[in-house]
Amino acid sequence: MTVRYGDVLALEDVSLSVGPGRICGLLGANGSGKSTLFTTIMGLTGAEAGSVRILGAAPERARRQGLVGYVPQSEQVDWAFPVRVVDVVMMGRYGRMGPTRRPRRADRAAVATALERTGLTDLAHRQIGALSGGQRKRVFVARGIAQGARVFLLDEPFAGVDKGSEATITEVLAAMRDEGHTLLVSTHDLAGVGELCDEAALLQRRLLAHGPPGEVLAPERLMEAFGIAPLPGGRTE
Ligand SMILES: Nc1ncnc2c1ncn2[C@@H]1O[C@H](COP(=O)(O)OP(=O)(O)OP(=O)(O)O)[C@@H](O)[C@H]1O
Repeated sequence: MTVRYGDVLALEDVSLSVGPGRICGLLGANGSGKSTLFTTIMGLTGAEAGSVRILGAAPERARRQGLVGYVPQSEQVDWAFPVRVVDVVMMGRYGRMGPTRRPRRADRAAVATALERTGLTDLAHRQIGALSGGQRKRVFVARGIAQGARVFLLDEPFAGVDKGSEATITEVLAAMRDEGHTLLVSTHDLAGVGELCDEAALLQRRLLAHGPPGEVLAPERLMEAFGIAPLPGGRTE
């Protein structure tokens, strides 16, 4: 796909496919097009050229059918909106509820399971504005789980997250992968990519590399993408 915002060419000829039961780590410097790739896959940003298929469906249809779950960057969410954790997770069930949006037993059970898997049961009735950064990320992961999504797009799920939340999120993502879900995860944590991801993609408007993390994270590639050599341990910052 090729995506442009006015004069800014955000993505150029990017072609990428990720299979079921795989976690793909999406890496790239600030402004390299990671969020644009996510919003285009979701059908929220239009592509100038190219197309997206999610389990064979166009983005709008995949969204309508609840096939795809999206964990946005925290800045894209209005955290002052007065809504509780359980309500946000229940939103994942709206597509199945019909116009009255009255939850049935199956909806409540799916929400309870999603809250439990993400370690949020005790926070279910807390306002989302009163959560930590890591807890907020987990709310959106829970919404995708409740929705029954099979493809997950996670924009910086580890940004501003403490070690405890990081471990919980890592565990949940690995479990979803093992259940056959497809996950695309953008991150700045290069060391984490090697540990969690089955494959990595390096973006800089164009796709510089896509393959096994060990190959994609080669120093010369990182130099090209980030303009700096990685620190010991694989981190860039
Ligand atoms: N709504 C917009 N209007 C105009 N330009 C935009 C818009 N959104 C993004 N851009 C530009 O498109 C390019 C890619 O931005 P994008 O947010 O996709 O990058 P990113 O890799 O997610 O960055 P970061 O790591 O900082 O979140 C940047 O040059 C950015 O300035």
